[in-house]
Amino acid sequence: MRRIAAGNWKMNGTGAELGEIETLAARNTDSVEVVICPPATLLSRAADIAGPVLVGGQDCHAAESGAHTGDVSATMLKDAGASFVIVGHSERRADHGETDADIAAKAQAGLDAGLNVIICVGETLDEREAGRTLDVVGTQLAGSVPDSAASNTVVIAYEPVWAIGTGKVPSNDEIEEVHGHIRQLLTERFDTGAEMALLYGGSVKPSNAAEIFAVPHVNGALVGGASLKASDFGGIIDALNASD
Ligand SMILES: O=C(CO)COP(=O)(O)O
Repeated sequence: MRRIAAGNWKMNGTGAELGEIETLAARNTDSVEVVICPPATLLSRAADIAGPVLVGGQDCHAAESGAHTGDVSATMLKDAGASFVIVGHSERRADHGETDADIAAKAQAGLDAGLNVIICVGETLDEREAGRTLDVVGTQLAGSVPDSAASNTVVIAYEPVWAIGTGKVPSNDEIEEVHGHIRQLLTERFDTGAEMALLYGGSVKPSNAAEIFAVPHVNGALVGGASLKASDFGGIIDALNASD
């Protein structure tokens, strides 16, 4: 099973922050894949200094090239040195109205470009309180993950929207319930579904990472705020390395 610590810098970071990646590059990443997804403007510089740390994009367009002002294609991310791309983050779904079908097309573009693709799913607070979490996540998974997905190229990130940037984290039982459900759906649909890495994301910190990594079917984390500082992200990487 792959184990992955991925940092999503979101719209944060200029050249002044590249030192954080340089610090991470000096780390022993042992048996886990460490990925930093900086803004697209920093990708090629990040890739140049990242050493064993991998870099990824935060989104891509579904098309390879064309008249799409302001967008970046998966081929361009790959060319800039990326080996991963995140698609379907809840901030993209909310801010840009991305649908499951859009996300599946972006994911396929990432796969076609030879990237590893992290596909995000997760419920809002209203959906959780209405008891719809498993339905919502199941529907997103069915619509956002392309049929060509396999465990060596696709990673699923469960990010409850209400846990992102809030300091609120689901209980271990709640994480286990959703990850177990995702695992079951992936196993039913894909030959390699039992081996697809499942990341938890939402207010992961060095202080709660070990507990989260001990939850069944959690194979790593997608980290926002705490990935901006190499010392915090390093603590999360250490916790993943120390988990079974
Ligand atoms: O959205 C996230 C990662 O993609 C999580 O963000 P935080 O770790 O800041 O809650």
